[in-house]
Amino acid sequence: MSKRIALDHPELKHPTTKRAKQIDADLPYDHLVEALEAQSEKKEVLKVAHWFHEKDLRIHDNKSLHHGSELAKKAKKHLICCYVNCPADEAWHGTSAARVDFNLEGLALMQKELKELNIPLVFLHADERREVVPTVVKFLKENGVSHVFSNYEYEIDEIRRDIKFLKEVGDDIRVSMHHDQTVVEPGTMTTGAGKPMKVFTPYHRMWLGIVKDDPDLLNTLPPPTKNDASPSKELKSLFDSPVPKAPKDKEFASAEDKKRIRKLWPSGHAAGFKRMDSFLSQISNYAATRSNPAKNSTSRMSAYFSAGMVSIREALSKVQKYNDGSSDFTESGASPGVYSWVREIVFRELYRQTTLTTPHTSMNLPQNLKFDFVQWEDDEGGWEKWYKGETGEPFIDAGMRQLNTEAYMHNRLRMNVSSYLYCNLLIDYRRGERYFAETLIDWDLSNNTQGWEPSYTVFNPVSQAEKNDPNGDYIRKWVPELKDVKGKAIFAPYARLSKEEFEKLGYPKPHVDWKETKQRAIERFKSDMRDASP
Ligand SMILES: Cc1cc2nc3c(=O)[nH]c(=O)nc-3n(C[C@H](O)[C@H](O)[C@H](O)COP(=O)(O)OP(=O)(O)OC[C@H]3O[C@@H](n4cnc5c(N)ncnc54)[C@H](O)[C@@H]3O)c2cc1C
Repeated sequence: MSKRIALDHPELKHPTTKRAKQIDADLPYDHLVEALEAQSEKKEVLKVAHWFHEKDLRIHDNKSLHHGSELAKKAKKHLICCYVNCPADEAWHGTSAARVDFNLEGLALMQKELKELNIPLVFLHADERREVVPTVVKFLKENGVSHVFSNYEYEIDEIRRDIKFLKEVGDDIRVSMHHDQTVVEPGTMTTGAGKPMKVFTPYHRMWLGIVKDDPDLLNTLPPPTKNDASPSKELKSLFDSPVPKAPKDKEFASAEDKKRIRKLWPSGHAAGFKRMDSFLSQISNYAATRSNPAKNSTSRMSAYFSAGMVSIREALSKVQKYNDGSSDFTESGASPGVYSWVREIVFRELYRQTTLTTPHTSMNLPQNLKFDFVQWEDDEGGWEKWYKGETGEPFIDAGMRQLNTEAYMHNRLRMNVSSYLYCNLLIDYRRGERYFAETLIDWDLSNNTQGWEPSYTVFNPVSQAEKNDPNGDYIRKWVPELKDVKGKAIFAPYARLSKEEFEKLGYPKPHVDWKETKQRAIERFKSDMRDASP
């Protein structure tokens, strides 16, 4: 049904729902595991490599890097590292300029840290996505690597890339992969009927039980062991690999943008750790204030987790220390702040399990495939107002302006602006999902696609603002046209001020009537999905 969308927005192309179901029924991940298990033993270790991806950009507590290092140490061989810079991959995913810069800065820091350990980090280049695998294979073979390690990525393209990688290295190189992104391995939490769990509440309950009973899941691993001094000579050229530059289309729009974003989001493991420590000093306020965007009391760790600059085990082992050394993060075992923060981490864990076990969710299709049958509106005016933060709904506009300025948006706003786009404007939710990818510093396919999963819940931006931003401080900060509006008029100035008062503000009137469009959305969803058979 989405032909019109596919034509207008090629980046939103997706397979048919029938094809999606076939893919779900024959998990690419299972094929990857089979291919890994089918490898022949390779006893002789020549050189060991770790292949970094965009989600494990740290040398501390990096599972695959650690295991690679252990093998190299045992065999008294050298460890080398590589990373493939592929601008076409960033263009495909729509990665934001802020995120590209964050990653590149992080890679530069890692290269220095690794050099101190006599371990080279080599930047390879692939113009096209299909060149990534041959580029790495060529590099490994040319450098006499016998064993290569990398961490799993759970998105379908990345799983397919790794299957292709295994095929291309053949028997020449032994590949080992590790689960690094989560505390509990994705895919392993199943229902009584043996199916992967998809519903949050039972998943959360079971996850808390597993971690309480097995605190070792939070153990962290040390950085790799230093190579002996000889690789500096033998592999001299590998140490001179220049850090890639951002492609032209991923540069910041201005020097001012770059300065602001780098100040807000200093890259690297040390900066992430510092942020986590400072968050812990105020975690006791988290439960009470996390939904109030003006309080800014959430951790802002998402960018560090998405790029893997801080591991989730590192963060949770800090929380565990704070929790008197206990990994009991249940409501009765932890303070309200710790309980609620860990609960958010569990959403992140579930979403990785969903990406792995429902691969169509990383192919521009909703988890509930019926939503692909909804006929969306072409409201270009509404779209432009939405992304610029000029819809005339103060809470929505504040959220979008925060996003455009900080490359970040508070979770409460993400919920509201997404609902407003696909319910009140009836614009295909995938356009918003893509806009988030193109703008956020913390873009993460699993969290973003699950966050954008359409539903019948239509958020009311006025009551949401009244409840979560009761003094209107967040709105005043981001929508300066309204900074002098007093009382409850701040939440709905067009409806609550006189015509003259409103006109003086220089603020747009609402693009749509919320009540009418709520009704329109519910009717549209019902009628378009009634007979849908994905
Ligand atoms: C429409 C929509 C799109 C989103 N897109 C992204 C995205 O691209 N990247 C991203 O990391 N998060 C995304 N989220 C989830 C959430 O909004 C952010 O993780 C959170 O706002 C980050 O701020 P924080 O680090 O201060 O969070 P905290 O409140 O401090 O939470 C701690 C960590 O838990 C995880 N987390 C928190 N809330 C959620 C959630 N709802 N779902 C999954 N994990 C969560 C994050 O890793 C976060 O850093 C999205 C949510 C929605 C509704």
